[in-house]
Amino acid sequence: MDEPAQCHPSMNPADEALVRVAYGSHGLVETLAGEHRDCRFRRNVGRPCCGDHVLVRADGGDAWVVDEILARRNEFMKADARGRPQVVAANLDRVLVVVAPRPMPSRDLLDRYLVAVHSLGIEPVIVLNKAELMADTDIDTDHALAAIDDYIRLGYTVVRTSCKQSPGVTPLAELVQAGTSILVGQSGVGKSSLAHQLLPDIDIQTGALSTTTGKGTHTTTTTILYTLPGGGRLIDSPGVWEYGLWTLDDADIAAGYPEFRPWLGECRFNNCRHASEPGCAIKAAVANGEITARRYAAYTRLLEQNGGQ
Ligand SMILES: Nc1nc2c(ncn2[C@@H]2O[C@H](COP(=O)(O)OP(=O)(O)OP(=O)(O)O)[C@@H](O)[C@H]2O)c(=O)[nH]1
Ligand SMILES: [Zn+2]
Repeated sequence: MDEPAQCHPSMNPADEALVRVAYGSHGLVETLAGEHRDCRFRRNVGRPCCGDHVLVRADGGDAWVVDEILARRNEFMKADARGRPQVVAANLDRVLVVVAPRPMPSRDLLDRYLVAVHSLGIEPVIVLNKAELMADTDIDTDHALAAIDDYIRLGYTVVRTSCKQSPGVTPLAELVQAGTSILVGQSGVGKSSLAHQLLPDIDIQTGALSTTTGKGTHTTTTTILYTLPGGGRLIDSPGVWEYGLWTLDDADIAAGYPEFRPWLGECRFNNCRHASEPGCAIKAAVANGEITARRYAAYTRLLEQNGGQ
């Protein structure tokens, strides 16, 4: 049936859709009926991101436009190429923080991710990829293992994977079957390799997205949402060396340290930042060895970066 070509967009019925790739002024969405559409983002609706639920309408001819972003459950931020914070994904159920024996895990970076995930109200999963390298004598596996053991002791879920050998990715594949998961972590830890293992049809999915825009989709520089065979969704995002906590206040940072929780509220001052204040219950727990000096030092570094002490 012919539609009037210059109909006002608001007169067209809206379809709900999921954003799979977002560029500046346009992106690729999948409607609830499973249709892929390249949509222009109406300037005044804000900036849609990967994982957004949006309303799309016909915009004359074959063109589509996003004219509403539905309320987000949560937002995951990252620095853009110029270091400015930007929302890269929304409506997440799970953050997969990938680490590997090589490149050597940066515990400060891992801590920062874990604090950020806690502030989203969802649980992180630490994925120790390249697990087969743990037997490699060229690598300081003691250091890598000690780092991971710290986090297991703190109660975090750790899943071991390998894209090259047993144990493979089966435990992770089971975990991501429901909801939307995002892969984050240092560059080179194997996020894209994991995405390839979890998504047997990744090239087909990427190809379909590129065909929709008529432009390439650069998997290493673009955040992309894929549909998993088991029903969940997986977002692969380019790696970072640094990760900031742009929107958190000091209390959010302390709350992101699970080992601090028994002592929060026990300090002499209600607004204690657990830095140089007297009567601090957290510092007392560090002195007693109940909180590790390493994690506490990382916490104070985060505070400093977050606005000084
Ligand atoms: N030995 C081993 N190497 C792996 C494994 N997984 C990935 N690699 C290798 O690690 C290197 C980096 O993998 P990528 O998947 O590109 O890493 P990435 O985290 O996506 O990196 P960015 O795109 O820079 O963020 C590649 O050479 C992979 O072949 C693994 O389980 N074991
Ligand atoms: Zn305190």
